[in-house]
Amino acid sequence: MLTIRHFTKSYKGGKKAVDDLSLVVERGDIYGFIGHNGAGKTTTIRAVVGVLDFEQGEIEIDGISIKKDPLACKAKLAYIPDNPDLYDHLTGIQYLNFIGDLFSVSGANRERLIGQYGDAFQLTASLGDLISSYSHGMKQKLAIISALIHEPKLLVLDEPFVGLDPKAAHTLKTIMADVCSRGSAIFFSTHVLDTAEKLCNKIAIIKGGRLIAHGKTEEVRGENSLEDVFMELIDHD
Ligand SMILES: Nc1ncnc2c1ncn2[C@@H]1O[C@H](COP(=O)(O)OP(=O)(O)OP(=O)(O)O)[C@@H](O)[C@H]1O
Repeated sequence: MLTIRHFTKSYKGGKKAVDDLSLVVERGDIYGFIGHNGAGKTTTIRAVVGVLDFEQGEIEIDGISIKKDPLACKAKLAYIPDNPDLYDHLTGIQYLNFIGDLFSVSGANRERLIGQYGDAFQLTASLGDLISSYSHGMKQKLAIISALIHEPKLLVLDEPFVGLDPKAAHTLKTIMADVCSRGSAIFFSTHVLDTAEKLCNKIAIIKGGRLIAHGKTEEVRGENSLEDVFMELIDHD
């Protein structure tokens, strides 16, 4: 579903933010991407979703190159940045309909999915209100619902749990497991190691722009907790 080969990115005048990163996310994977602040997670994610150009390597979504055919790739994926920038002058439901139109979601599917996810995140009653009146967590929930209503094959999330209350975080974890059990794939960054360990079937750890461990969660973690492995690798590798 997502193949990254030898991805390398430098910003102007800087050293390599990500250096020769390769990994594969398959159908049904919940793939956690962890690393210290400044490790290169957002850089990788932004390149994967086609909003950041890069000089070396190849990224494919469902076999299609993000460089050669970004529009075809974007039709297959949904991306929620760490700080989603929504249209404040729209109401929640107007925004969801705007996204629904963009991705040609049928009326019946739109109604069903907005109802299902709106209720799950307890946002239904606020969908008629202006986004400018939403709290940070409500905006985050709306962004998540907007990503889910077009049933993407690949969901890419940058720090999705930040700003969510415990109930909403639990709802999101349940939904992530559910969409992957139905054949989609999720690639997401997080600093919440406990959640990553419980939720993800695969984990990648990035340090200073280089991938230092990746694979099945139980293999990356071995006999230890993910937190122990992470600390060990970050401190000594
Ligand atoms: N627009 C930019 N211009 C120059 N350097 C940048 C830019 N964006 C990121 N960097 C640098 O690239 C490196 C990787 O940053 P990135 O945002 O990908 O890290 P991250 O793993 O997402 O960090 P965090 O956990 O803090 O969000 C850092 O050294 C950062 O300073």
